[in-house]
Amino acid sequence: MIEVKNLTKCYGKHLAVDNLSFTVQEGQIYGFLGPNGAGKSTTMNIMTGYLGATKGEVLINGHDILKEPEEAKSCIGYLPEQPPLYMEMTVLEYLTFAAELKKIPKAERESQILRVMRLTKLDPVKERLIHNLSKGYKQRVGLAQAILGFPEIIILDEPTVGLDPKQIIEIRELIRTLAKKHTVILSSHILAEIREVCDHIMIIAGGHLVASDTPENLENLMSGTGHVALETKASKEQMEVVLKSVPEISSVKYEETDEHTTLAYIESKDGTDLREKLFYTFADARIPLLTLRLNKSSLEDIFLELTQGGKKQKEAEKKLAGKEEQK
Ligand SMILES: Nc1ncnc2c1ncn2[C@@H]1O[C@H](COP(=O)(O)OP(=O)(O)OP(=O)(O)O)[C@@H](O)[C@H]1O
Repeated sequence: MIEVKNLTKCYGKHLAVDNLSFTVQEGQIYGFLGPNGAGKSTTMNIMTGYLGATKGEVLINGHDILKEPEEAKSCIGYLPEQPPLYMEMTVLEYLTFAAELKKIPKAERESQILRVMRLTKLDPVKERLIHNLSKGYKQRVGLAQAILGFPEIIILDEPTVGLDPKQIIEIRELIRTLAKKHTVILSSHILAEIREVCDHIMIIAGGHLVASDTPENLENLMSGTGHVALETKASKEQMEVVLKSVPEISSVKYEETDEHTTLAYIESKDGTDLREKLFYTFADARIPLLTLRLNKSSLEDIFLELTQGGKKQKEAEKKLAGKEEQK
């Protein structure tokens, strides 16, 4: 289990991570999602002890990453954004070196390296210099060193960046295989990537955690971002009169169509589904409905809204802070 408490990191005057708190439970795949510069790498570097925090603490299975670095680090395998590869070593030499650094007992080294190479499909290139490998293979070498020692927690910073589609699929499969026995945390700025493999998504923007939930719950989280689409043969002015009588509405956008109908996109104040209410209101006004549909926000919409620093981001941060306080 990882506990991150009130983590803050300043680079000079620049606040890269701002009071971040979250918990990572065992046995799941966590996705750290955020636009470029959101603070993902900084947070991962602090969690793995590569970088000191300005404030806050990180506990790995109860061990403080700063005060008990050996105990804490022994639980983690890390693939940083730029894997620390030695280009003049062969794959086998490098993994042997990494196994020594990780203090894997001598008797287990060879068998572990073989297992890891099989998992990451590095067998065919084990005698080649890392320098001469393709980007995809270099990434696999980085992954292999992260997996060596089979630590409980595996942290991967943008593991598929720069890879071709086939390599991306292979790495995803590998992550799923690893997740059967390990807790995996990976970062990406690509939503599809995170949605594809993660059980839990943490959205980070401007150094803040703005949402943390399962993909399904996230889709419901910002229920207020859904809207009702409604279409009638009435004019915009007639529809305005009817809709003014519904106090739960927060905003309406109108669109007049070529078929001489009017479309209204209606948002409610507290995110409730207004379809029934609107059905009866228009029936009372004797205006037949041609369309009445609830358009739920997609994860893409939510991600964009939550990471653009607007009102919705602030609301989500507040909601999340409230949830954390209740725990
Ligand atoms: N060593 C540094 N010195 C100064 N500023 C830094 C340093 N490292 C990162 N930053 C800044 O801190 C912010 C967070 O950077 P970070 O690399 O953690 O973001 P990220 O979410 O991982 O983005 P990316 O996906 O682009 O790597 C950015 O504004 C970045 O420019």
